[in-house]
Amino acid sequence: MNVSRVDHIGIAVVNLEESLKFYEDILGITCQGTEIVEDQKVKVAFLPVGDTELELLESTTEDGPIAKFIEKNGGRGGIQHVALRVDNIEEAIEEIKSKGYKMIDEKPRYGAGNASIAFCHPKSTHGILLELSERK
Ligand SMILES: C[C@@H](C(=O)O)C(=O)SCCNC(=O)CCNC(=O)[C@H](O)C(C)(C)COP(=O)(O)OP(=O)(O)OC[C@H]1O[C@@H](n2cnc3c(N)ncnc32)[C@H](O)[C@@H]1OP(=O)(O)O
Ligand SMILES: [Co+2]
Repeated sequence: MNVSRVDHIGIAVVNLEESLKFYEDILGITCQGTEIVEDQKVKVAFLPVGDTELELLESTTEDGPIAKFIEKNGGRGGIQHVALRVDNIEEAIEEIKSKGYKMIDEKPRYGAGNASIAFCHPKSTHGILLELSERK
């Protein structure tokens, strides 16, 4: 499995527009657009920071993973996951499973920006929600 970089840091936010204002102000950049990823029940915005990105995530439903994260975090947002860039998501999933670690996703799923993604279970990562992301 070849991990080339931190693809993004996933930050759960209660209100995307509000949070965007802060990050655009301090980073001095303008977000290039948002995307709704139905499968994950999120609306996301990416903000480039050096060779990685901040991914701001707002829940589109009451029961999605981001809504749950915020609920469990006392109604506040926070760092919800870290994503690593891999060159082959299928190989990465197979390698992790073959080593006996737990994947949330055993098959790649659609990720923002047309990435192929899969999440490793926090049980296996000792407490971090780790996303693997292959970009075309
Ligand atoms: C758009 C896309 C993209 O980049 O392209 C995205 O990022 S989508 C980003 C949003 N989508 C996702 O996060 C999809 C993957 N996430 C999930 O399937 C879920 O959030 C789980 C990670 C399974 C957690 O679900 P849920 O909270 O319902 O289960 P649970 O309460 O039983 O939690 C299971 C264990 O994981 C821990 N846990 C839960 N969320 C966690 C997080 N964000 N970071 C670290 N640990 C976490 C809990 O404390 C618990 O550990 P203990 O039992 O020790 O207390
Ligand atoms: Co992500």
